[in-house]
Amino acid sequence: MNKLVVEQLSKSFDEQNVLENTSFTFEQGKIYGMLGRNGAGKTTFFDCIAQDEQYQSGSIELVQDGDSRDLTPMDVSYVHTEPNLPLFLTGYEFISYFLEVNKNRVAGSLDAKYYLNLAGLEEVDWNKLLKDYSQGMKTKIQLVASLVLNTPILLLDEPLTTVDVIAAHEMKKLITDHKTDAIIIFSTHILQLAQDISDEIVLLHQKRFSGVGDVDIHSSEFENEVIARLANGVETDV
Ligand SMILES: Nc1ncnc2c1ncn2[C@@H]1O[C@H](COP(=O)(O)OP(=O)(O)OP(=O)(O)O)[C@@H](O)[C@H]1O
Repeated sequence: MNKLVVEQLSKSFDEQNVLENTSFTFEQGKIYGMLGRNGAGKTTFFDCIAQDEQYQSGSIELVQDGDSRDLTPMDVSYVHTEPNLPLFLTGYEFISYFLEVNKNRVAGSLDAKYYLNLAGLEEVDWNKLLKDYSQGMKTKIQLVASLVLNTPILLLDEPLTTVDVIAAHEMKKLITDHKTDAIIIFSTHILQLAQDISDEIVLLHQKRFSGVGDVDIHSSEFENEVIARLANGVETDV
Protein backbone atom coordinates (compact mmCIF):
# COMPACT_ATOMS: atom_id res chain seq x y z
CA MET A 1 0.00 0.00 0.00
CA ASN A 2 1.31 3.44 -0.97
CA LYS A 3 1.44 6.40 1.37
CA LEU A 4 1.97 10.07 0.72
CA VAL A 5 3.90 11.39 3.69
CA VAL A 6 4.00 15.13 4.25
CA GLU A 7 6.42 16.18 6.98
CA GLN A 8 6.90 19.62 8.48
CA LEU A 9 5.91 21.31 5.24
CA SER A 10 6.27 25.07 5.01
CA LYS A 11 5.32 27.16 2.02
CA SER A 12 5.22 30.91 1.75
CA PHE A 13 4.72 33.53 -0.92
CA ASP A 14 7.04 36.46 -0.15
CA GLU A 15 6.13 37.45 3.41
CA GLN A 16 2.95 35.37 3.57
CA ASN A 17 3.16 31.94 5.22
CA VAL A 18 0.53 29.66 3.72
CA LEU A 19 1.65 26.32 5.18
CA GLU A 20 3.73 26.23 8.34
CA ASN A 21 5.52 23.13 9.63
CA THR A 22 2.55 20.93 8.94
CA SER A 23 2.43 17.17 8.57
CA PHE A 24 -0.09 14.59 7.41
CA THR A 25 0.00 11.05 6.02
CA PHE A 26 -2.40 10.06 3.23
CA GLU A 27 -2.97 6.38 2.41
CA GLN A 28 -3.86 4.50 -0.74
CA GLY A 29 -7.41 3.19 -0.77
CA LYS A 30 -8.88 6.24 0.90
CA ILE A 31 -10.49 9.37 -0.42
CA TYR A 32 -9.49 12.44 1.56
CA GLY A 33 -11.78 15.44 1.50
CA MET A 34 -9.84 18.61 2.18
CA LEU A 35 -11.82 21.47 3.68
CA GLY A 36 -10.62 24.95 4.46
CA ARG A 37 -11.68 28.52 4.18
CA ASN A 38 -11.07 30.59 1.04
CA GLY A 39 -7.37 31.27 0.77
CA ALA A 40 -6.43 28.61 3.35
CA GLY A 41 -3.87 27.10 0.98
CA LYS A 42 -5.55 24.02 -0.50
CA THR A 43 -4.55 24.75 -4.10
CA THR A 44 -1.09 25.79 -2.96
CA PHE A 45 -0.71 22.42 -1.22
CA PHE A 46 -1.79 20.57 -4.36
CA ASP A 47 0.63 22.68 -6.41
CA CYS A 48 3.45 21.66 -4.04
CA ILE A 49 2.57 17.96 -4.44
CA ALA A 50 2.42 18.34 -8.24
CA GLN A 51 5.71 20.27 -8.17
CA ASP A 52 4.10 23.28 -9.79
CA GLU A 53 5.23 25.27 -6.74
CA GLN A 54 8.40 24.95 -4.71
CA TYR A 55 8.18 24.88 -0.94
CA GLN A 56 10.65 26.34 1.53
CA SER A 57 11.10 23.42 3.92
CA GLY A 58 9.83 20.00 4.90
CA SER A 59 9.22 17.04 2.63
CA ILE A 60 6.58 15.35 0.51
CA GLU A 61 7.43 11.72 -0.13
CA LEU A 62 5.83 8.65 -1.60
CA VAL A 63 6.25 5.44 0.39
CA GLN A 64 5.92 2.34 -1.79
CA ASP A 65 6.47 -1.12 -0.35
CA GLY A 66 8.12 0.47 2.65
CA ASP A 67 10.60 2.50 0.57
CA SER A 68 10.37 6.25 0.68
CA ARG A 69 11.26 8.46 -2.29
CA ASP A 70 10.72 11.95 -3.67
CA LEU A 71 7.74 12.41 -5.96
CA THR A 72 8.13 12.75 -9.70
CA PRO A 73 5.56 14.47 -11.97
CA MET A 74 4.65 10.97 -13.26
CA ASP A 75 3.28 10.09 -9.81
CA VAL A 76 0.59 12.74 -9.83
CA SER A 77 -2.59 13.41 -11.81
CA TYR A 78 -4.07 16.79 -11.06
CA VAL A 79 -7.56 17.94 -11.99
CA HIS A 80 -7.53 21.72 -11.72
CA THR A 81 -10.53 23.85 -10.85
CA GLU A 82 -10.11 25.54 -14.20
CA PRO A 83 -8.98 22.80 -16.57
CA ASN A 84 -5.91 23.56 -18.61
CA LEU A 85 -6.66 21.89 -21.95
CA PRO A 86 -5.47 22.35 -25.56
CA LEU A 87 -8.48 24.37 -26.64
CA PHE A 88 -7.66 24.09 -30.35
CA LEU A 89 -8.33 20.31 -30.33
CA THR A 90 -11.70 18.57 -30.37
CA GLY A 91 -12.59 16.30 -27.43
CA TYR A 92 -12.00 13.29 -29.65
CA GLU A 93 -8.62 14.58 -30.88
CA PHE A 94 -7.54 15.43 -27.35
CA ILE A 95 -8.30 11.99 -25.89
CA SER A 96 -6.80 10.22 -28.94
CA TYR A 97 -3.65 12.35 -28.68
CA PHE A 98 -3.49 11.84 -24.91
CA LEU A 99 -3.73 8.05 -25.30
CA GLU A 100 -1.08 8.06 -28.03
CA VAL A 101 1.38 10.20 -26.08
CA ASN A 102 0.89 8.12 -22.94
CA LYS A 103 0.62 4.72 -24.60
CA ASN A 104 3.40 3.30 -22.42
CA ARG A 105 1.56 4.31 -19.28
CA VAL A 106 -1.99 3.30 -20.19
CA ALA A 107 -3.05 -0.21 -19.29
CA GLY A 108 -5.29 -2.04 -21.78
CA SER A 109 -6.26 -0.99 -25.27
CA LEU A 110 -9.46 0.98 -24.78
CA ASP A 111 -9.98 3.64 -27.42
CA ALA A 112 -10.89 7.32 -27.31
CA LYS A 113 -14.59 6.55 -27.77
CA TYR A 114 -14.59 4.47 -24.60
CA TYR A 115 -13.11 7.33 -22.56
CA LEU A 116 -15.41 9.95 -24.10
CA ASN A 117 -18.35 7.78 -23.11
CA LEU A 118 -16.83 7.33 -19.66
CA ALA A 119 -16.68 11.12 -19.38
CA GLY A 120 -20.41 11.15 -20.08
CA LEU A 121 -19.94 13.26 -23.22
CA GLU A 122 -22.62 12.98 -25.89
CA GLU A 123 -21.43 11.88 -29.34
CA VAL A 124 -22.52 15.23 -30.75
CA ASP A 125 -19.85 16.90 -28.58
CA TRP A 126 -16.92 14.65 -29.47
CA ASN A 127 -15.98 16.70 -32.54
CA LYS A 128 -16.45 20.11 -30.97
CA LEU A 129 -13.35 22.14 -30.17
CA LEU A 130 -12.50 22.11 -26.47
CA LYS A 131 -12.71 25.91 -26.52
CA ASP A 132 -16.44 25.47 -27.13
CA TYR A 133 -16.91 22.99 -24.27
CA SER A 134 -18.72 24.21 -21.18
CA GLN A 135 -16.74 24.38 -17.93
CA GLY A 136 -18.39 21.17 -16.70
CA MET A 137 -17.59 19.30 -19.94
CA LYS A 138 -13.95 20.41 -19.65
CA THR A 139 -13.84 19.15 -16.07
CA LYS A 140 -15.28 15.78 -17.06
CA ILE A 141 -12.79 15.23 -19.89
CA GLN A 142 -9.92 16.33 -17.65
CA LEU A 143 -10.99 13.90 -14.93
CA VAL A 144 -11.16 11.00 -17.36
CA ALA A 145 -7.76 11.87 -18.85
CA SER A 146 -6.35 11.90 -15.30
CA LEU A 147 -7.81 8.51 -14.44
CA VAL A 148 -6.40 6.91 -17.59
CA LEU A 149 -2.86 7.23 -16.28
CA ASN A 150 -3.48 5.31 -13.06
CA THR A 151 -1.00 7.42 -11.12
CA PRO A 152 -0.50 6.62 -7.44
CA ILE A 153 -1.74 10.10 -6.49
CA LEU A 154 -4.86 11.84 -7.79
CA LEU A 155 -5.54 15.44 -6.83
CA LEU A 156 -8.90 17.05 -7.51
CA ASP A 157 -9.22 20.76 -6.82
CA GLU A 158 -12.91 21.56 -6.31
CA PRO A 159 -13.83 19.00 -8.95
CA LEU A 160 -17.61 19.04 -9.00
CA THR A 161 -18.51 22.69 -8.62
CA THR A 162 -19.40 23.22 -12.28
CA VAL A 163 -20.97 19.93 -13.29
CA ASP A 164 -24.68 19.14 -13.40
CA VAL A 165 -26.31 16.72 -10.94
CA ILE A 166 -26.16 13.72 -13.26
CA ALA A 167 -22.53 14.40 -14.19
CA ALA A 168 -21.69 14.91 -10.52
CA HIS A 169 -23.22 11.54 -9.75
CA GLU A 170 -21.22 9.90 -12.56
CA MET A 171 -18.01 11.63 -11.55
CA LYS A 172 -18.43 10.64 -7.91
CA LYS A 173 -18.71 7.04 -9.12
CA LEU A 174 -15.60 7.39 -11.30
CA ILE A 175 -13.67 8.78 -8.35
CA THR A 176 -14.85 6.19 -5.82
CA ASP A 177 -14.30 3.31 -8.28
CA HIS A 178 -10.71 4.45 -8.57
CA LYS A 179 -9.94 4.62 -4.88
CA THR A 180 -8.41 1.20 -4.31
CA ASP A 181 -5.63 2.06 -6.77
CA ALA A 182 -4.70 5.54 -5.63
CA ILE A 183 -4.32 8.09 -2.91
CA ILE A 184 -7.10 10.53 -3.73
CA ILE A 185 -7.27 14.02 -2.23
CA PHE A 186 -9.96 16.44 -3.27
CA SER A 187 -10.71 19.93 -2.05
CA THR A 188 -14.21 21.22 -1.79
CA HIS A 189 -16.41 23.79 -0.13
CA ILE A 190 -19.42 21.49 -0.44
CA LEU A 191 -19.80 19.70 2.89
CA GLN A 192 -22.36 17.28 1.47
CA LEU A 193 -19.89 16.17 -1.20
CA ALA A 194 -17.17 15.71 1.39
CA GLN A 195 -19.55 13.59 3.46
CA ASP A 196 -20.67 11.60 0.41
CA ILE A 197 -17.34 10.41 -0.91
CA SER A 198 -14.63 10.97 1.69
CA ASP A 199 -13.22 8.27 3.87
CA GLU A 200 -11.40 10.89 5.88
CA ILE A 201 -11.64 14.65 6.25
CA VAL A 202 -8.56 16.86 6.40
CA LEU A 203 -8.99 20.42 7.57
CA LEU A 204 -6.51 23.02 6.42
CA HIS A 205 -6.76 25.89 8.81
CA GLN A 206 -4.31 28.42 10.20
CA LYS A 207 -1.57 27.01 7.95
CA ARG A 208 -1.85 23.48 9.32
CA PHE A 209 -3.62 20.19 8.67
CA SER A 210 -5.81 18.42 11.18
CA GLY A 211 -8.48 15.76 11.24
CA VAL A 212 -11.93 16.13 12.76
CA GLY A 213 -11.18 14.00 15.80
CA ASP A 214 -13.63 11.23 16.58
CA VAL A 215 -16.59 12.86 14.88
CA ASP A 216 -18.28 10.51 12.39
CA ILE A 217 -18.24 12.11 8.92
CA HIS A 218 -21.82 10.97 8.35
CA SER A 219 -23.22 12.10 11.68
CA SER A 220 -25.37 15.15 12.26
CA GLU A 221 -22.62 16.71 14.42
CA PHE A 222 -20.15 16.72 11.55
CA GLU A 223 -21.19 20.04 10.03
CA ASN A 224 -21.17 21.83 13.38
CA GLU A 225 -17.78 20.37 14.23
CA VAL A 226 -16.26 21.51 10.92
CA ILE A 227 -17.72 24.99 11.28
CA ALA A 228 -16.53 25.26 14.87
CA ARG A 229 -13.01 24.18 13.96
CA LEU A 230 -12.72 26.41 10.90
CA ALA A 231 -14.19 29.36 12.76
CA ASN A 232 -12.12 29.00 15.91
CA GLY A 233 -8.94 27.30 14.95
CA VAL A 234 -7.35 23.99 15.64
CA GLU A 235 -4.05 23.52 17.33
CA THR A 236 -2.52 20.20 16.45
CA ASP A 237 -1.39 18.28 13.40
CA VAL A 238 -2.44 14.69 13.03
N1 LIG B 1 1.37 32.65 -6.96
C1 LIG B 1 1.00 33.26 -5.83
N2 LIG B 1 1.62 34.38 -5.42
C2 LIG B 1 1.30 35.00 -4.27
N3 LIG B 1 0.34 34.55 -3.42
C3 LIG B 1 -0.32 33.44 -3.78
C4 LIG B 1 -0.02 32.73 -4.99
N4 LIG B 1 -0.84 31.65 -5.06
C5 LIG B 1 -1.61 31.67 -3.95
N5 LIG B 1 -1.30 32.75 -3.17
C6 LIG B 1 -1.90 33.09 -1.89
O1 LIG B 1 -1.82 31.95 -1.04
C7 LIG B 1 -3.00 31.85 -0.24
C8 LIG B 1 -3.61 30.49 -0.45
O2 LIG B 1 -4.20 30.44 -1.75
P1 LIG B 1 -4.85 29.10 -2.31
O3 LIG B 1 -5.31 29.39 -3.68
O4 LIG B 1 -3.90 27.99 -2.10
O5 LIG B 1 -6.10 28.92 -1.31
P2 LIG B 1 -7.33 27.91 -1.41
O6 LIG B 1 -7.45 27.27 -0.06
O7 LIG B 1 -7.18 27.01 -2.57
O8 LIG B 1 -8.53 28.94 -1.62
P3 LIG B 1 -10.00 28.79 -2.27
O9 LIG B 1 -10.76 27.84 -1.40
O10 LIG B 1 -10.53 30.18 -2.18
O11 LIG B 1 -9.84 28.30 -3.68
C9 LIG B 1 -3.90 33.02 -0.65
O12 LIG B 1 -3.70 34.08 0.28
C10 LIG B 1 -3.38 33.40 -2.02
O13 LIG B 1 -3.56 34.77 -2.29
